[in-house]
Amino acid sequence: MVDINKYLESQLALAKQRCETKNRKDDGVSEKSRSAAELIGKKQSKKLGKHSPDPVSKTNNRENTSASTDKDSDDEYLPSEEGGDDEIINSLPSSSHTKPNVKRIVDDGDINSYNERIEAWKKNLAAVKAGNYTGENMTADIKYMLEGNKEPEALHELQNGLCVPNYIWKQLYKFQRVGVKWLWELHQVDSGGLLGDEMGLGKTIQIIAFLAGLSKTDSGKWNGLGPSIIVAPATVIYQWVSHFHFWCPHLRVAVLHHTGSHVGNHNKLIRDLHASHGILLITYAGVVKYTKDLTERKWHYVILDEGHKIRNPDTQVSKLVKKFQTPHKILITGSPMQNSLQELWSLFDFMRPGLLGTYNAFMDHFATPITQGGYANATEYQEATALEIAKALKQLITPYMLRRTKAEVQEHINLPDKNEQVLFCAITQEQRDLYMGYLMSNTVRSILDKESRYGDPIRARILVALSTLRKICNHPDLYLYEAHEECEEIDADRFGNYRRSGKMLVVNSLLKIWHKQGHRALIFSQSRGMLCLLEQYLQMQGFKYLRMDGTVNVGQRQNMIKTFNENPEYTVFLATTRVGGLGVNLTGADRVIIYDPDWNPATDDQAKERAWRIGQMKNVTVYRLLSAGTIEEKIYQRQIFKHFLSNKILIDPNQKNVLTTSTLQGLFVLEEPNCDGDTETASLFKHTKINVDNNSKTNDKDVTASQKRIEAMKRMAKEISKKIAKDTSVSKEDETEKDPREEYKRKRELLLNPPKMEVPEINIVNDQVTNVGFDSVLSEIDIVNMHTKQDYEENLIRNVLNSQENVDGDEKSNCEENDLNHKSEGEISDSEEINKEEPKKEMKPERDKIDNKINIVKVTKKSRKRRHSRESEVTVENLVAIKKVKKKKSKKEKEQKNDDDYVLSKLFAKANVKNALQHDVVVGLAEKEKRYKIKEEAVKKAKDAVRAIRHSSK
Ligand SMILES: Nc1ncnc2c1ncn2[C@@H]1O[C@H](COP(=O)(O)OP(=O)(O)OP(=O)(O)O)[C@@H](O)[C@H]1O
Repeated sequence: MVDINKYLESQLALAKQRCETKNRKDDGVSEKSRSAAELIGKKQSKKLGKHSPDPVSKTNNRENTSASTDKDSDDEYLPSEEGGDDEIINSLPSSSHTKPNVKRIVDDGDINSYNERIEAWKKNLAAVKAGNYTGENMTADIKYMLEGNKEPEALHELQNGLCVPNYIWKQLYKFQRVGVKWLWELHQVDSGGLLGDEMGLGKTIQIIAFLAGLSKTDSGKWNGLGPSIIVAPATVIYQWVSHFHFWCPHLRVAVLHHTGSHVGNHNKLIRDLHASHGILLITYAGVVKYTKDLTERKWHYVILDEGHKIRNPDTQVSKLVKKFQTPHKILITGSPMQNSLQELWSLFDFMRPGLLGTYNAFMDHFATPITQGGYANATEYQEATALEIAKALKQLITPYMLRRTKAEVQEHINLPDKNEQVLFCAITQEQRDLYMGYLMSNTVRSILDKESRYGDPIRARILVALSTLRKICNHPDLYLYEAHEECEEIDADRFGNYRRSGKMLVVNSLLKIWHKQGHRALIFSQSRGMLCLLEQYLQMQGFKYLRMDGTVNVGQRQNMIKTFNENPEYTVFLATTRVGGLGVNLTGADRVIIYDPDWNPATDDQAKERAWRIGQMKNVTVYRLLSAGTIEEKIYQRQIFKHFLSNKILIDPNQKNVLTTSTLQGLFVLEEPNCDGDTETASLFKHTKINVDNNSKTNDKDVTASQKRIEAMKRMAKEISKKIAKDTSVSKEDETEKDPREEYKRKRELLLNPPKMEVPEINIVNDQVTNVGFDSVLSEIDIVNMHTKQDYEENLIRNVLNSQENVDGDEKSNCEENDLNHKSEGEISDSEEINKEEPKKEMKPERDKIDNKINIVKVTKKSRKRRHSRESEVTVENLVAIKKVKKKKSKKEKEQKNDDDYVLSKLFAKANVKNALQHDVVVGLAEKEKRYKIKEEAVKKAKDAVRAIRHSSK
């Protein structure tokens, strides 16, 4: 007899199977995509089983070994602590014609070549004096003399005796002189410090000027400058050599690396250099390799360039650099804190050990309370405590950290403008097919399956899967190549074709327009594989380019950079973000493309700053490319989130392995644009969106960036005001009957103390993913804006609140917008006057960002009256108005706006760009500080915390 239960169960199983097969067939994914996904899934499983179970630990291990062989292209897409910028020996050669035939920079490792250099320099000095200098091997002192100055040997003496050569001192910017003085002050109290000026402000020059000063100051234990070590990423090692040779030719500077000029035993070089009080340049990997020989000697100065490389206190290199026995440790970085306060602790533990107590004490008494106070759902007490502790921390570190931003020193350096935009590029049909195919593969299913047979943690699988998705976003062949390498012949004609990648289509349009406009570009990608495809594209299109990645010999990198900067025939410089994006000067380019985003925003920020720095003469435009709806959007949101929460939300070590399935599901989707045609991120940050009207091709010059920005700001203000309106139960009719003063008080109260919005707890997983719902970012920004009473957003909110009360319907408000946008110059200068009467210092930097376009003006009663009498249709009732300031723009500024607007309109029309956001505005909003009430208890807690860490370091 048939067991009915068993029969039913088997039928049920069959039905389920049929249903699954049917669903799979109906999902619109092609057979090719499905089989590629399965094949790749199998390969990845095999790889994961065979090697380390966790590719992140593999990535971190890279730092623990000396010379890395970074061959696995998967690694390039994974979050990483270390730049991995050392050269890759025996790897793929890049195509030969990209390598310029340039002379190498020779360091002073070989004593004979050092002596020859010194002799040549002295001859040149004599030749300048005699008037027959040929112009070869220019140095700063020669330049100084050629400018009509005499006695380059003369010294400028600082207080307490540091003697900096006059020819250097006079060529320093004012803020750089402050930097040198600060270094001298630290020196006198036997302390280390962190020079944290923004990228491109000349930290190298400040250090060299200071060391040159020490070398001319005959005092102290070493009778001037003692033997010193500078640790730097491989790519910038020779940049240091060339800067030293230019600014301070008398010092001996040797590179301890296999590309250096010394021959023989490394220990001999260390010994010789130590004896001659020279400067030893070495990579981070080199410190690990030669630790014993380096740390057994006493050094005068130990300087870490791009010192954020030791931000993880647990890595081997972080531990080793702390072994150097000298109080004079300087850390240089333009990104002192990238993710958390833990990083700050690690940096200070190197150059000022004990200042922040032990790690545990610091985490308990500083990091944790600040973290807690940073959560959006923190209590008032937690917020106040966080503020007080943050203040105490700032006070502790301020004497030992010097940081100036470009905005702060702009009046000295006069940098040209920078315009930075995020372009959301539509993926191609093929990419969509592959993306969906992979999302539906067993690999992704097993990750999302709560009861996965692979068990927990599944972090390694997640990271591999995410990097696979990123490959598809970059180009289908980066993904297909892996699947097809064994079983199919590659179609050489089709391979890497730019038309098969949405972002490459955009690159194609950008490069062609820029070529016509005479711009030169830097293109950064995370992966060497992608660089190969871009290189192939450049070759086919006939662009002259240079390419720099880990395969390029360290000794050649500086020359390659020099060639690009000096030879305008090269229109594109291709580089991996980790090799070409750190420390180098690429001011020959004025356009930058960040082809794919890094999990860590600081990596992308570093890359884009290669062009926008001292020495740049043209306006710079940066485009960050994101594949719309894909993992890349999530990465960008994560970047913004980090920017936003930088000082408040920190990594909680206990939550490192927390990855909720809901987070994962959010990552493994392909979002479709919403009904407005916006991508997810564009709708989150709507207010920063740049609208380019496709119909405006003929008159795109008329649609100025300033109008667009004003509209964007107004949209944002409206959105925020809607939120506020939702939270108040008072109807409009009721409002009009109320006493206007009461009404103003109520609104003000609402703005300053908005109703709490629930924001989920934040889990940050080791620089990779977070389970916070990103829609909460917007509400968080709103809260910040509402708290920030002196901010322009508040003014905007007020304006909109007021105008909404007084203007019925969109039509009328449109009239108002138009009206506000088309004020006459006379009225604008009125407003400016009023503005001058009530300067708001804190607003300045923010305002500067949007200054060319919008000015917010507090309108006094008197001026309001005047306005009413002149322009009766202006219905702004009280307090604020928005003005477009028709500030006279320089010709250059106008040209850039027109150029960029033109490029954008072309991209929207032709090249599959879905949305564009103004990156600065997104980050600017995100970086706004909350204002807290100071509470007595919080102050006490902060004092206790300081006492606790002092006690801990004893
Ligand atoms: N006083 C100066 N006179 C002439 N050139 C200068 C001066 N200061 C800086 N520069 C130039 O500015 C550029 C940037 O300097 P530098 O590389 O030292 O910046 P940085 O702050 O170390 O940047 P990063 O953080 O990106 O490494 C270099 O080309 C340098 O030569």
